[in-house]
Amino acid sequence: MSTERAASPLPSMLKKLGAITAIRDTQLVEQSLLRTLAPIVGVLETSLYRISSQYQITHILHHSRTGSRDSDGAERISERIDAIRNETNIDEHIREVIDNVRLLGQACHRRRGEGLLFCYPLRSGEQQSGYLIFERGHVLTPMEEAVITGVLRVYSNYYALLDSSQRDRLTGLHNRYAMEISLERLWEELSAAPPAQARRDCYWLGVLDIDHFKSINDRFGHVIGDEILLLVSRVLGKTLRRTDLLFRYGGEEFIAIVEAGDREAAGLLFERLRTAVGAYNYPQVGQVTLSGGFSMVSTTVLPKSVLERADRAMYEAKKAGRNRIRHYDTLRAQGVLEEVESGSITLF
Ligand SMILES: Nc1nc2c(ncn2[C@@H]2O[C@H](COP(=O)(O)OP(=O)(O)OP(=O)(O)O)[C@@H](O)[C@H]2O)c(=O)[nH]1
Repeated sequence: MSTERAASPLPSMLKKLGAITAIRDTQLVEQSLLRTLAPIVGVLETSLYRISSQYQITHILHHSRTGSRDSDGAERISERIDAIRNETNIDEHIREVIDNVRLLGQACHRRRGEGLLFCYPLRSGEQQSGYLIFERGHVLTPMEEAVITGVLRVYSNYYALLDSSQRDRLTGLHNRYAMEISLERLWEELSAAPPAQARRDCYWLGVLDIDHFKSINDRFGHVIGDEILLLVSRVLGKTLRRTDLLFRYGGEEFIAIVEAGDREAAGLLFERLRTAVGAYNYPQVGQVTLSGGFSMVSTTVLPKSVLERADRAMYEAKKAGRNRIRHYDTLRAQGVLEEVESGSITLF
């Protein structure tokens, strides 16, 4: 939660708009957009629904403001942002207004009880990437509409630029830099969560590396090698769930960050990825396999050490004959691996 003295809307909006373009993390940009727009719209709550390329909601950000008076009479605004993953229980009015916006490709509003529910499409370049939603008692003035549209245009252009800098050109997946930001953010969210929630939210990081990729390049050439990378990324993406995260970490190495209740469930998920990649029939090449290692994203282990643990487990999978998945803690318990220190000071 953040608190600040209420400022006059226009300079404050320009300051916040400028701040948006200084941020390098896409989720922080989203948060900043909500902070910028709420005073313009004059509402206490705004939400951002982020969608995947298949129009499925991947996460929701809720921004809320509360006003109070200082002892000297000055107004003080407290702000809070809640990030929600895996939300399936979406209000039917919100679903309907989202469907309208999706079909029409433009902002819409509809009545909800005494108020009006507004929905603006968010774009990343040409693609629809989410929705801005808020409710208020009356329609927007032409000036308000123009300001909202202008702010959203700046946001969309910047978001698209930032997003493309964090994507791998060949596969379109998020790249190593994006992975580092996502893992760090996840780690910080888990560290800030109340203990009961932290025990419930179990995330796992898997390093997945195509086997003998050099020999695929050597035998079939780099163009076919590239094609394999693209196809493997698609198979992995289709096999993962919409809330899982997939990155091309570099070369023939991918990273998946997934939520699973326990080690067995996580192991099954990574096994499913391995099987799906192995079962696909790749034109010219035939079969391709991958080896993987995974480790839990724990707040007692710094992100770079989580990554190193999963990486070590992946190398054990290679050593054991490839086309298999290994779990770091199990290898540790078996005495196969030395402990990778949990790390200190720098996150990456
Ligand atoms: N076609 C193509 N090849 C790449 C790309 N990035 C990395 N490579 C190649 O990936 C190969 C990786 O080879 P190695 O690290 O020896 O691993 P490997 O042959 O897969 O062997 P194991 O991992 O031990 O099973 C190298 O030949 C790289 O040149 C890329 O973007 N496209």
